Amino acid sequence: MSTPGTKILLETKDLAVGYSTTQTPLFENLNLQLYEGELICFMGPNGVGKSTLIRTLAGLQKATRGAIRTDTTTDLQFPIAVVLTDKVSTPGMSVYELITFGRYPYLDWNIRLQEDDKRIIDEAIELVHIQDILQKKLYQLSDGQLQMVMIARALAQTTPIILLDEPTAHLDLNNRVEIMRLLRNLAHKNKKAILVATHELDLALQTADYIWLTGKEKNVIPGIPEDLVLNGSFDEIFQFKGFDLKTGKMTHEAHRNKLIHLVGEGFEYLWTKNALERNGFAVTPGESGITIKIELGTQPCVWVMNNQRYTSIQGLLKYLCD
Ligand SMILES: Nc1ncnc2c1ncn2[C@@H]1O[C@H](COP(=O)(O)OP(=O)(O)OP(=O)(O)O)[C@@H](O)[C@H]1O
Repeated sequence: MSTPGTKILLETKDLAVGYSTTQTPLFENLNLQLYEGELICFMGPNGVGKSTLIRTLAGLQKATRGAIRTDTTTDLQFPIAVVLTDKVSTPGMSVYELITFGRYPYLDWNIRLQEDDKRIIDEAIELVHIQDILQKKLYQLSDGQLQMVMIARALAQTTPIILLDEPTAHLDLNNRVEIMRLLRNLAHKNKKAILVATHELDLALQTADYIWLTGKEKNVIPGIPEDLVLNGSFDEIFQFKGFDLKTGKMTHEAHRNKLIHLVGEGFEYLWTKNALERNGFAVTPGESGITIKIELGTQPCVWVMNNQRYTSIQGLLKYLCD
């Protein structure tokens, strides 16, 4: 996370973003900064303009007003790598060829990869674990594999700024966690500024140094994840229904009108409570209601209710729900 005086790699000045076909811009008067060494998650409901802002910051779309300035101390002609959600325009190209494209801005007139370029490409491939699919054509890839390849190409560009639009959308849980961890490490260790538009609330709260939150107000609220949770900004923007962000859990209606006095501890307590609430029971810390005691020490543990012993939550629930 940035400390005062950290270098700004990208800055917007009174930026307005949108489309000429629509009268009102999606964002107005944006004065934002991307600092070196920071992972920023850009979050907001569908259709507010996250992809449009990312494309505008990347220079792929014209700003309707204002300016974008990148750090002028870098002599790179293209200081920004970008990963978008667009379909690939060259499906017949191989994975390896596509990643080598990441080095093209650095090649000399005979467009030949040097040893350094090859090393950087190999490192990018290794970081996203795609060694097994290098010879495949892009049209032969699954959506998740294609996403990893696009991320590898961006890494091979070795730019100080990386902008990614929903890079984990098609990935399985392990790969989602790994990619976010990789981006965080890259930001911190290699002093990059990385902006990720994402709907992955859990991951963003756990990995981002900063979050840019955006709603209907055409502005962006920056803050660290925990402040934005506690000060209600997330609730205000997303208007969560049936989900309590502060506990990180779905809210369930206690429709069975039965109180359970649950006695226990640890993960067994948490998951038993989860199962009971999901099935419409109210779990109370007080001593009223039906008592269920969790006895630890055996594998699996035992749930005791009315002198009956149950060896699974499923068995317990079956009795309670019948
Ligand atoms: N080429 C275009 N011309 C006109 N309007 C567009 C164009 N592309 C997108 N829009 C509109 O701009 C708005 C913002 O779209 P954008 O894709 O940037 O939102 P987003 O926040 O990334 O959404 P999501 O989370 O669903 O990906 C939407 O109302 C969309 O319909």
